[in-house]
Formats: sequence, structure tokens, C-alpha cells
Amino acid sequence: MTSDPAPVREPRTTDPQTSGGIPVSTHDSPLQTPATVAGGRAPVAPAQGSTGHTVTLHGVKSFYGDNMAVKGVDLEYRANEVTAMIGPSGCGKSTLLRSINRMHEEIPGARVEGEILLDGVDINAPGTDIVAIRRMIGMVFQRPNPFPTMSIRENVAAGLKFNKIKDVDHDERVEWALRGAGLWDEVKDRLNAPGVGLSGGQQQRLCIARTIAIKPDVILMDEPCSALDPIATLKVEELIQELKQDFTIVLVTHNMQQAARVGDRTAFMYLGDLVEVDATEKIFTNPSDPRTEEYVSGKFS
Ligand SMILES: Nc1ncnc2c1ncn2[C@@H]1O[C@H](COP(=O)(O)OP(=O)(O)OP(=O)(O)O)[C@@H](O)[C@H]1O
Repeated sequence: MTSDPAPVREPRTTDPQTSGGIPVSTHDSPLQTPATVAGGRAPVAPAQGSTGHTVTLHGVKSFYGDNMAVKGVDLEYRANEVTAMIGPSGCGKSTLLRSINRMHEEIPGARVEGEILLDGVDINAPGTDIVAIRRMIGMVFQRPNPFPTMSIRENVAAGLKFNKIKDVDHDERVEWALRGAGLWDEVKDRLNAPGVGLSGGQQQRLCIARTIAIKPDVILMDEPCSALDPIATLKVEELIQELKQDFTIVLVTHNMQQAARVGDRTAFMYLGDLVEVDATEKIFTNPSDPRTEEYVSGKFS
């Protein structure tokens, strides 16, 4: 992080009008359509005394056609925590992640069963506004994916434009997000330069800035460091630690050291099942299930 004050610590609960332009709704749930009003929303009420947001999974099953890739997961992603998701290749980590912001269903034949609750509100309820969900549940992908024709500034402001968030000063929000992503000092003198001109690690932090610019409640990260060198990885890991003060973070990673460094809790998945979730230290030193023990001790990968 830079020496600048971490802007992501801005108390978001006092800032409902600029909290991402998520729909204000006259419906029972702020996720319901039709509801898009630029710039503000009635926030999904967080637990009293908390600024954070919780995602709760009840019996979540994710299918590709007849193939059940996620086999009934019960799990709570707690506010202001990083939950690391680990497990061997193909165990369903990414599928579960994409189910949480309704990206899974974009794949033909794919569907989800069970309940996914954001602060108690079912994101799959009939009439739910998918755009609103993706605004509240942001995602950072494996490979940095800045928009190739856009400048650094435009990349960060893109989410504000797409979501028609007009009642905030875009330049201020761009600076806020870039500071929050620990990138401001490196790019403040070249905001109009192309985003793709940055290094891989900087591009990933740019994508994180783009994600936080619309102030989501939850950030899903799918192996965000897998394309980065160790120094850039460390920077992004430090950033994740900072961001959890304002966001609920789910981090899919193949890198067990990363889970140990960054995760408050770690969830181990195997063959589509959630085997266990616990404090990261417990998972790595004294897990409850022998399969977890075997995996974290490197007996299979
Ligand atoms: N688009 C798809 N169509 C059909 N099956 C898929 C698709 N994507 C994933 N799968 C299957 O779903 C299962 C879970 O895959 P997923 O990518 O979620 O696992 P993962 O744990 O994230 O793996 P990795 O660590 O290798 O990324 C696998 O059996 C995979 O083959």
C-alpha cells in the first residue's frame, strides 16, 4: 500500500447515496427489479453495529447440464473477513464462486439449486435484478483484464458509467479507488495512458480499483495472483488484507501459502463437496478431516 491514508476505510454506512449506485427499490428486497435509480440505494441492512456484509449458502448445488459440480454446500462468508477457498483442480471452487454472483448461469445448460443469501436476501429469488447483484458482488478474475482501448482513468470509471452512477464525482471516485487499490502513486501522473500499458501486477490492481470503484459489498477473487510474479503477488495480498476492512472477500487460490497468509478462514473443497471450513490456522495445523490433512500436507494436489 502507499503511504496515503487508506481511502477504502471510509465508513460506507454513512454514505448510502454513493454506495455503488445500487438500485433503490420500493420492493421488499433491494435486489428486486425494476429498481435502477442512478447513484443510490436502500442498502441491504447489515447486521446491527456492523459495516460489513455476509453471504450465506444453504445447500448450494451447481450443475453443468446433468453434471453436479458443486454438491450441496453450506457455508457462511463472514463480513470483513477473507475466506480462502482451496482444493484440488476441478473440485468446484470457481463454479461455486461464479454461482455467488450469478455468472454461472450464463453458461448454457448451467443452473444453481439451493439458497444464496446476501445479508439474508436470496439473490436467486424470482424478479431479482442480476445487474444489481453483480454491482453488490464484484469479481476479480485470474488474468488482469483491463479494457484494452481505455485509459487508466476510463478503466476505473467504466463501472460507474456502465451502472449509470451519475451523482458522484467520477474523478474523485477514480482517485479513491486507485488509492484503495494501492496504485494511485504509481499512476497519478499518467491517468490518460492506456491501462494495458501497466505491468501485470499493476493491471491486476487496476482491475481491483475498477471493482471497488462501484463500492460493492462483497468481492469474489478467482486466483487473482496466478498470473503475477512474487512481488506483485505480495502487493495484491497486502491489498486484500486492507480491503477486508470494507469488503467481504472470497479468495479462490491454488496457493496454500497464500491461503495461510491472507485467509482468516479457509474452506477446503473436494470433488464438489465442502469438506470443512475453519480458522485458517486450524485448517493448516489441525484440520478435522483426514482429506484436508492430506491436501494441506501436499499428499495430493
Ligand atoms: N463450462 C463448463 N462446462 C462443463 N463443465 C465444466 C465447466 N466448467 C467447469 N466444469 C466442470 O466442473 C467441475 C468443477 O470445475 P471448476 O472449474 O469449478 O473447479 P476448480 O476447483 O475451480 O478447478 P481449478 O482449480 O482447476 O480452477 C469440473 O469437473 C469441471 O470439469
